[in-house]
Amino acid sequence: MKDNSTTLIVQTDALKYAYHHESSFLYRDIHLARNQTLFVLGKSGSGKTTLLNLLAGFLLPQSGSVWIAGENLARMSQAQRDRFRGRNIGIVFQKNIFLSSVTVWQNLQWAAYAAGLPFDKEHAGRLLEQLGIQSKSSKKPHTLSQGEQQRVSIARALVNRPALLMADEPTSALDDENALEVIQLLKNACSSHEAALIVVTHDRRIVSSEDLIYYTTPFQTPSPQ
Ligand SMILES: Nc1ncnc2c1ncn2[C@@H]1O[C@H](COP(=O)(O)OP(=O)(O)OP(=O)(O)O)[C@@H](O)[C@H]1O
Repeated sequence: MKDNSTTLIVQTDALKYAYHHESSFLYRDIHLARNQTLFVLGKSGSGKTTLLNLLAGFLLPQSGSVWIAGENLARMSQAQRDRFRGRNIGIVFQKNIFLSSVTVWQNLQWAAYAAGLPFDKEHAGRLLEQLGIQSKSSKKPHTLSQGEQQRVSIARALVNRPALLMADEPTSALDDENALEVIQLLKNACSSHEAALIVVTHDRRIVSSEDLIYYTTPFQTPSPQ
């Protein structure tokens, strides 16, 4: 049997990105395997969200490479990258954005449809159950509380069984108890799917001693004009 625990899900090599004439970011390399969690910490403006966008292929680096599940994102066309992202990367964005005119269940269906995958009803049902929101399945997302919407967002990110789940500041608006609960939910969801998890945050409450930590700050350099 293949040992999934040693499969690298995320690998980066000398990633560099600059926004026009703004400062540029040089990122230390990342090697992340299945079932591992990495917290990306750093000051505001230090390039955390930029890193997440590079790992998701929303941005392409000026130099360096990103491999997700062994595939180099820069070697794909835009359409291939979008499709690859839909199938391999689940993202919980800072703001919960849903199709507002349809139900929670239809939002999950849409995530599968957009990735060109069949909708696995059993898996989707289990996810809602695991996240404690199965009773909200036929509700419109905007009628749910922020915490419930965030769980829908996690379920949607996992519906296509991605190898990598990324969450951007998932706990910034939460109190201590709920912040820890959301992180535990993300970790549990990833471990039951054998996915790797990356959490971008400046919330130190949620980081424990056994977690892997990646700091963005020290590698920011002025951009040559
Ligand atoms: N689309 C953009 N165009 C130009 N500059 C940008 C753009 N997006 C981000 N930046 C700049 O790049 C820097 C890093 O932004 P980024 O969002 O990656 O930081 P961050 O560490 O996630 O910050 P925060 O913790 O405040 O969310 C910031 O100075 C920001 O102003």
